[in-house]
Amino acid sequence: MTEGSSDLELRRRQLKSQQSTLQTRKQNAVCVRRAYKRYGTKSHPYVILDGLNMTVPKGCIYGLLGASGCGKTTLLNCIVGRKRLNSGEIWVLGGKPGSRGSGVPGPRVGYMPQEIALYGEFTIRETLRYFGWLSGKTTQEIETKLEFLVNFLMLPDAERQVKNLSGGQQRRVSFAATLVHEPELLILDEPTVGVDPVLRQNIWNHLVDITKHGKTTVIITTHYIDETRQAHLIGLMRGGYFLAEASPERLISQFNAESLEDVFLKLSVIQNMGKRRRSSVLQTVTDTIPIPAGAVNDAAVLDDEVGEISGEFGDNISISSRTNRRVSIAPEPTAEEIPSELPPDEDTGFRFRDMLKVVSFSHMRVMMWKNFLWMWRNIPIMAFIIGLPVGQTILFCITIGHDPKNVPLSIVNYEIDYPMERCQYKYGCNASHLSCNYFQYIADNYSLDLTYYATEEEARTAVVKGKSWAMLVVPHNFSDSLRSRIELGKDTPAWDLETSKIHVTPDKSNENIATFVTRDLLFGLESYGQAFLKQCGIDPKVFGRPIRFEKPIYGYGQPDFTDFAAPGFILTIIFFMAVALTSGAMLLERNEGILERSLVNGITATEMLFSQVLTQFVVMFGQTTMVLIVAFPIFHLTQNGSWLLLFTLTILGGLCGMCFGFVIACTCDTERSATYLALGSFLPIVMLCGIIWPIQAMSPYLLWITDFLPLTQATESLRCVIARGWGIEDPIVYSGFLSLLLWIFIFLTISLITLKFKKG
Ligand SMILES: Nc1ncnc2c1ncn2[C@@H]1O[C@H](COP(=O)(O)OP(=O)(O)OP(=O)(O)O)[C@@H](O)[C@H]1O
Repeated sequence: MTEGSSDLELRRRQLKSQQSTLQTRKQNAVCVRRAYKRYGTKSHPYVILDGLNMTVPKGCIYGLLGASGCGKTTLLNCIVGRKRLNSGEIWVLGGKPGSRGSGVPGPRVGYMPQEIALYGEFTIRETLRYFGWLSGKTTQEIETKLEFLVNFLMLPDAERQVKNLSGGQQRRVSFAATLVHEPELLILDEPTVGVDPVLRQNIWNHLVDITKHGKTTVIITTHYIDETRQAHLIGLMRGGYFLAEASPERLISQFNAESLEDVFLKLSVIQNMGKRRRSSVLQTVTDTIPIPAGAVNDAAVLDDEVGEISGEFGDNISISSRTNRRVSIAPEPTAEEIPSELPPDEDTGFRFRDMLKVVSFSHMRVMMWKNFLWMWRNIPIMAFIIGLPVGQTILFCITIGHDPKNVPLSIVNYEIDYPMERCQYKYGCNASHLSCNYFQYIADNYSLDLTYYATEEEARTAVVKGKSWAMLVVPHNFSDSLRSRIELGKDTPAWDLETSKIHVTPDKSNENIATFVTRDLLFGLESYGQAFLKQCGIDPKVFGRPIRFEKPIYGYGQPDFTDFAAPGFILTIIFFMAVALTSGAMLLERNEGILERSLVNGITATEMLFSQVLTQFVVMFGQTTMVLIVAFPIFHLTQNGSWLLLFTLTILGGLCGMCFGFVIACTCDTERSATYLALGSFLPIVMLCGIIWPIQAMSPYLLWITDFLPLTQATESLRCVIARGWGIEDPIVYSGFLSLLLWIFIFLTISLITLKFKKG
């Protein structure tokens, strides 16, 4: 153990709280001790909470005040278990947030975040139903509460969609969504922004009303400092800790101030003067304002050592840690009241088994209802999402893999004088100009567009200028030389051998077109030559290549690039559509704060992921069915195998993409970074997985990576199913299935772990 870490251990032991102290903390609604929270890195920390103590007794309204950016939202997020402290303790309703059985996050807490965090497409009624159902309320209970809330918060008609409401109305709906399930602890982050004074007063009256029986506790932040006069307690936050924590009346009277704003100002002045000049400043301030014992939290004005020293510090409303003068709010428990068992600590351990266990049927049902409702309200988007892969498949089928049409070639034929009117097809063995017969043959049987030129310069210029893909030059006595070559065989004179050749000068800047031109000229010559020999009564085989391709075992005579690319294309399109769909849906929820809100309501990461999987699965099922129908029955791509295997493998590819989408949504904080990651992974996957070029052409070192990627085995497997008709018993086929299943598992695990631990 290093010296630093043993020091830390010692310090932790010294700070370990007593049993009685813990019991006191458990009795409060919220109790925060020595909270330290920073953003940024260890070397460049941006400290937000710095030894903060907070005590919120049950049944009180606690006004959390502080300047913008001082860390109120961060503190609230830590209290509801959505962010984690770097050190310190938080107790909420007797347990630690996030611990098993604490009920926090969960229906015991109602959290209204600063942002609206609602589904714009839902009506007010649907919004309240969603949050009410999540918290276990029945539809009847929700309807009753809805009626009350609509009247009380002066909401418009419950059938209005949230996105069509004004900003202030949306905030009120957000507030209503927090109140609908009557939680024990209400945490409200600026609920009264944009609310008119009358309604603001009503809201405060309501808060007073619901807390008076001691069953509900409210923590509220606001920028209207003076509205918190109705709070039972106020915490004035500045510089990472509380300057004071007391009732508003007491603060005002103790500071001899006119308003709470005044109090805050005076405390800030004291704090600003800092440690060294503290005595003189305090002197100056207290000369004009009498500050009674216990009014100022000394942690705020003293140095850090003092603020951190005691585990007891802050168990009371305001306390001078040096003089130990207390004004106790939370009663100390008697010895009999202290149970031997402590509430559970926050459990940060990860167990996949536990993740899977935490799936509640009712939560899943509500989440699925929400997902489908969102889709229903966004029919144009959904039509686009389902139609896009179909459109792309149609485009693929009509654009990829076909032979180029009407490829222009320039011809200079010295066998015949220019212009070439006489260059016509003449039947028979004695045809004088075989070159004319050959050109006619290829023009009729291949998609070549032949143009005759008088000189080689002109023909070459056409190629140079891009008007033609090759220049063909036929020597003067081509036909005679060719005849001599066929008749004399090995005794053909060298001159005849030379002049029986057509000279081709291609433009090879486009590999595909050059290959097609070469293929058509060679195959055309061979076919024409054999036809000609037949007319001469000679066995056509004389002109054939000494190699014969028999009927293929798999596939057809002509290799087809469309058939080669189709399996990879289908998997890629379904995979990446699922990536876009899932990451988009999840980022939308996350960035608008809806995800956080649902998680605080008790939804688990597993439920959230699985509900997305089930919903998106329906979409993907539709996409896959349509893509396969378009590709095979409509565009007649080769399909010699099992439809079941083809369908299952494609669906698995989509599931895998969906899980990759979860990883993107969980790891990326913004839509932009998610887009970069999704786009950035698209081309590498397309290139490395053998989708546009065979993996057999890759370097053996690259194959190590390629083999492991999600779509490589799957593409090969799908190719074997549809082109060769192989079954699941074949190793190449089942390894495609296994590889996709493995990746689904890997992606899901990464997503679950990230969701669990990425609390900030
Ligand atoms: N995830 C984050 N990463 C880095 N800094 C953050 C993060 N979240 C908040 N901050 C910073 O921490 C500080 C406290 O933010 P917080 O939202 O808690 O303040 P606040 O008191 O609620 O402010 P306001 O009253 O304006 O809502 C701010 O300066 C903010 O920029």
